[in-house]
Order: sequence, then structure tokens, then C-alpha cells
Amino acid sequence: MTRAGAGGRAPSAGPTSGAPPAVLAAHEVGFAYRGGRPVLEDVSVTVTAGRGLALVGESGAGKTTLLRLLLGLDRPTSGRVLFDGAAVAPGDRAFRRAVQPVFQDPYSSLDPRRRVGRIVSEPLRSLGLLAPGSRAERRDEAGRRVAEALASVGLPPDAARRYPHEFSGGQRQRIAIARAVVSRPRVLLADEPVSALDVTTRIRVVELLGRLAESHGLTVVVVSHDLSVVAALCADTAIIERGRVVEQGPTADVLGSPAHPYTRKLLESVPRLSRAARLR
Ligand SMILES: Nc1ncnc2c1ncn2[C@@H]1O[C@H](COP(=O)(O)OP(=O)(O)OP(=O)(O)O)[C@@H](O)[C@H]1O
Repeated sequence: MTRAGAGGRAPSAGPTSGAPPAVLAAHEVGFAYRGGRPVLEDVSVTVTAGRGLALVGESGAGKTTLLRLLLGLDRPTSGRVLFDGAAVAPGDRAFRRAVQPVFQDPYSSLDPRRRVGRIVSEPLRSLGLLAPGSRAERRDEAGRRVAEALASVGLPPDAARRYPHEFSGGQRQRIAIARAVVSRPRVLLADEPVSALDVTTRIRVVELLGRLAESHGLTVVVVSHDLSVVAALCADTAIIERGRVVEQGPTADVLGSPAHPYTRKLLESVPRLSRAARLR
């Protein structure tokens, strides 16, 4: 993790005195898929509570892999992933509840054979979040929680009785977000959450994520090629080049006055640069 040519924009993964708490962090993480070359090397990023973190880089840079490590889906080959300052243990329920994913493609991420109510309530069941009681009581509680989650993403309660194919792409991504927030998580990890959507829908879903972050006290970690999405949702940005973080810091600084040649190259290749960089 370096900031080429200038000092002061390379926060460490560990908390420093007086700094806001790191809810999630990768600390000197390395990773290789089985039998493969290293995909991540010595990566340290910090997700600070209340600030969003964007992971930005070219295709194949390792962004999704890093997100998978932060989500606990894969374990680092070296280094550590820390949640509230402690190493993440496999199967840790508090962690799984607190850190929820939103995937890129709302067409493939929702089981087409299940009703929306079942899809959205799944984390409540798999994480054991329904209060003990009779079957009917648990079903009622799940129904209430699903309706609450659907309302929070702007969908009516009767959406619960319908199937994913009855919804548009933007509505499906709202369903995926409802599933992610039903467990009342602290962090959402979203991999290109709007790239499969048309431009107008994209803006609405980004606004929704921003509103949810504020109203639910959620911290959002986003992988996105779209720098207007990054600027809208994330106070911090980490730039990843071929498995290494080359620059990270406040989004306004990283996008507004990039210090590393790779960041500048990335920004030059993105037509939305001027708009994103103005969003300080
Ligand atoms: N399951 C896998 N098995 C082996 N190699 C993989 C696997 N998934 C990803 N890779 C490789 O790891 C590297 C990083 O991939 P990753 O998907 O993390 O990059 P990315 O920055 O998210 O790319 P994109 O923006 O295209 O999604 C690539 O070289 C990719 O081919």
C-alpha cells in the first residue's frame, strides 16, 4: 500500500488512537486460488464504520477476490481479515449476520423457484435469528421482518408472495438488497451492484443504497467501475492494481488529485471522471 509521489494518503489497516473504529479490515492479506499464482499480495484495507469503502481497479485486479475474503467466503493464504479488530473465525454467526453481500446480477442471484418472501427471509432462518416459538409464531415474525425489509427498499408487502421473474431488474436488485438488510447488518459488501441495470434504474438503486446507509447505519463496501457510484456511496477509495493496493484514502482526494500513475490512468479511461471528481 503506497501513495506514490506524496505522503499522507495510505491509512493502515489497524486502528490508530482517536481514529474512528475499523469495522472490517484486511491486514497484509495474500491470496492465491488453488494451484494458481498470487491474486492478492500484501493487501491492507480498512472499512471504517460510517464511511463507505470503494474497491476500484481494472478487470482481473483482484477486487472480487478481496470482497470474498472480507465476506469470509474464502480465507487468505497469508495475513488476516479482522472484524471489530478480531480475526474472523469460520462460521462465526455474529460476523455472518453483520456482514452481508449484494451480488452483481439480480437475474442470477435470486432463486427463481422460491417466492420473494422465502428469499428475503432466508438469512433469518439460516442465521437462527427468529425468536423461539411455535411454527406459526416464527412464520409471523419472519413475515413482519420481510415486510419491513421490503418497505425499506421501496417494495410493497405483497411482493413477498410473488416470484423473481415477475419483477424488473431494478426491482430484483431491491429484493436482493432487502435480503441483505433483513438481518440488520452493519456492513454491506456489494460487487458491481448496479452494473447490470440501465442508467435510470442504476441511479435509483444507488440512491437507495445511500439512503439505507444513512437510515440503517450501514457501512457499504462497493466494487464498481463506475466512479459516480463510488463518489456517491463511498467516503474512502482503495485503488487495486494487479493484486496490490497502490493508493487509498478519502475518495475526494484519490479521485480528485490522484497520486499514483495507475490511478491517473484509470481515471483518464473513465468518461465520468470529471463528474465524479467534482463530488467532493
Ligand atoms: N475461482 C477462481 N479460480 C481461479 N482463478 C480465479 C478465480 N476467480 C478469479 N480468479 C482469477 O483471479 C484474478 C482476480 O480476479 P477477480 O475476479 O478478483 O478480479 P476483479 O478485479 O474483480 O475483476 P472484474 O472487474 O473483471 O470482476 C483474475 O486473474 C482471475 O482470473
